[in-house]
Amino acid sequence: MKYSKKEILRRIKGKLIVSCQALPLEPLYVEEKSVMYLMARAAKEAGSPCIRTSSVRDVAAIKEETNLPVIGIIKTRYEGYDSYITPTMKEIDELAAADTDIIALDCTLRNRGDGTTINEFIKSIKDKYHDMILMADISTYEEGINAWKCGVDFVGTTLSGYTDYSPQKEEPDFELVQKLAAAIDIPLIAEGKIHTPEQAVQMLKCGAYAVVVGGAITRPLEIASRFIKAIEEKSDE
Ligand SMILES: CC(=O)N[C@H](C=O)[C@@H](O)[C@H](O)[C@H](O)COP(=O)(O)O
Repeated sequence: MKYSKKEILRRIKGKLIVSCQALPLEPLYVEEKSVMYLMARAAKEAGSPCIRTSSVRDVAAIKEETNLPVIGIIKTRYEGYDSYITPTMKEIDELAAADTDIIALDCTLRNRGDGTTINEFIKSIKDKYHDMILMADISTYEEGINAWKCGVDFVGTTLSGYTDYSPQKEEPDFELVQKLAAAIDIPLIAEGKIHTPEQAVQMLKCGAYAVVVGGAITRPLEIASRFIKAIEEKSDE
């Protein structure tokens, strides 16, 4: 079952979307079967209305477990492509076949190995899948505006801090959220480096339609490391 855009908008407005992801080599990645559905179960029990996840395997397992709308991505690297979040039509086709409710993709203006622009790629997706709901993962204001003009459904600040020309900060990019939310007439999703409940609330105050939190909830290695780093820095004083 797939949710309509109207229903998704109703459900996620002002809410927390939990990103449940584990790639190969991460501690919670299990080769034999997806275990991310357990993280999604916890997120649902806490009241989250929507899950973001990576891989067809985890999209399927999480949809089955939770019945919630799912934002799906496939992370993969190709020669010549700077983007690694759903970079080509192959990943779009796989996510579409898995009934992914929203597909998120890298909409930065960086190199695409096949020489197409991101605008051409978005157009070819829309031509092929008329009703597919698209979330543009961007790193700057200019990229967000460009994606909005290309007709995506949501813009997410996912990649701020992850391109070499966006602000390299530990903190989430409040400024980008505030500026973009005021400029576009589609939902702006705040995502990336949101580590505390206060930061999530602040993002909504900055104009975000919804907030995505991943690592601070679902990556125990990241969470434990943050505690250990803080303790070590304290004991150095
Ligand atoms: C940059 C990149 O590849 N971001 C990925 C996109 O899906 C995920 O690894 C992040 O966990 C997600 O964006 C949520 O962000 P955070 O984990 O900071 O709350």
